[in-house]
Amino acid sequence: MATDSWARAVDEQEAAADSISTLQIREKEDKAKPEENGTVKADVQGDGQVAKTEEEDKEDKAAQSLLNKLIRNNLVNTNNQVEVLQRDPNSPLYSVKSFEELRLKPQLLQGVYAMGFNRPSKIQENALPMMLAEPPQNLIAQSQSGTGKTAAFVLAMLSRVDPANKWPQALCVSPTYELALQTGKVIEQMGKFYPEVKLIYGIRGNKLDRGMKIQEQIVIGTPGTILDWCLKFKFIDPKKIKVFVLDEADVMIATQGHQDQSIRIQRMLPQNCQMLLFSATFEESVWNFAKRIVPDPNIIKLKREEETLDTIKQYYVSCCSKEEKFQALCNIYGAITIAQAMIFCHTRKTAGWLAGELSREGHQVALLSGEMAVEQRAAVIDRFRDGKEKVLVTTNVCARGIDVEQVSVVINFDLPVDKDGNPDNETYLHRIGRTGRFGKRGLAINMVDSKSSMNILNRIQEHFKKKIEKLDTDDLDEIEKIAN
Ligand SMILES: Nc1ncnc2c1ncn2[C@@H]1O[C@H](COP(=O)(O)OP(=O)(O)OP(=O)(O)O)[C@@H](O)[C@H]1O
Repeated sequence: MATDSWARAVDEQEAAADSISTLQIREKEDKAKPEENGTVKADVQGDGQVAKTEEEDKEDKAAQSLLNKLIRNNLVNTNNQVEVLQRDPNSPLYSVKSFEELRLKPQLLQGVYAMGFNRPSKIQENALPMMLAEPPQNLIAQSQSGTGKTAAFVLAMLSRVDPANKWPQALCVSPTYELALQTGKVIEQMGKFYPEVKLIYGIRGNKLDRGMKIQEQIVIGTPGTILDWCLKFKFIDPKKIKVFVLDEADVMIATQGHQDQSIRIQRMLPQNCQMLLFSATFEESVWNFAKRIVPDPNIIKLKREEETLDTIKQYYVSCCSKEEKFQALCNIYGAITIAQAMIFCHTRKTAGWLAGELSREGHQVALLSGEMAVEQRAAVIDRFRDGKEKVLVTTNVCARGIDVEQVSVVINFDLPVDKDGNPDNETYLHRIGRTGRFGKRGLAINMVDSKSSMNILNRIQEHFKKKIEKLDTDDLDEIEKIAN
């Protein structure tokens, strides 16, 4: 499967993009706004199926990653310890608590401070000294989105290149055109006071004249184009590359074609080229790929913040149909004050229907749906985060990995199940776990509408060994109690 349809879709999308000039990437002035400012449009297209093909799953991964970047404007809080495995366990382990200790070029330090960074993030404390060490060291780093990986490798690339040399010295590959643009923006921001260093986007839409040689010091793009630029068109001399960055390895490996292309690029680089690989997750497949790309690596891992149900009160409501579930929801809303709620549905169709009904009841509802572009989704989430809408109705796929901290109530309008119809405990935890964060108590309400969904609920209960209490939504006094 050298070129799957997703990779082709990316290529086509790239081909359609405007030609992009160095460091003058067009701002997304077309930043799409959601329908009616994120408020609900009840008629949802599609058949409402959530069963995903493998292709769609791959696309989801890239979209999810982009969404996270778009909605994130600061570091993720983490109390977990960084785990460091050094290539040479006898060499001292350096970690820094300030950017000054890194002896950065003054222009770069200025850029870092202008971005509002006061001190290195948890992962940067260890990663930056390794990435900037002489002689250069290879690194594989894994930590969840928003922990400062991009900022770290951008700083390394900007530090390593010599602006006096008019050829590419740093190469960064990203899984999609959009992800490459996001990283490019960080390079532009951080390199703001170092204008001698230039950047070029190695993406399909950027057509260069045959025979030319790229003069920019940093190239960022997708694996297919970068490979062509090195191998076929010889715009880049790979032997002169000093730093090679492979970003979002977990997304990259979802496409066999991208995996192969990345390995082929890596094989053209000189022995002493510094190889850096980043990933948000680290399953076996990512690890196997990482080892092929990065010889003799140092390894840094930062565990995800554990999600827990300990601080969550869980209830279930027994109904017979979706209409009854909606009525139960109205009763709950009538009895307790809910600052902000997220409601999860199994299909787009249900999500659209429910959002429409709630909106008719006078609620300020936002709908996050699969057919929205990533920018639209980011805008909806932003508005919800700002409190402009109080209810966010969504399907699971759209909401994966989103942190909306002020959510006080999570409602499973449909219980999470996997494609075989078994309880999806991980998704349950992930959905619910977000309500009781940062010492706050959360409330989770599950809607059950059949024998089989009751069975799912029981299995979830057993899995977590936590009781899910029954709630009678016809009894207002009882509902009021759950809010205390
Ligand atoms: N040392 C720092 N101090 C303050 N903010 C930082 C620091 N490093 C990064 N940030 C900011 O935190 C956010 C997340 O950082 P970054 O994008 O580098 O993380 P990431 O792990 O690469 O996540 P993603 O893969 O989602 O981009 C960004 O808004 C970035 O500007």
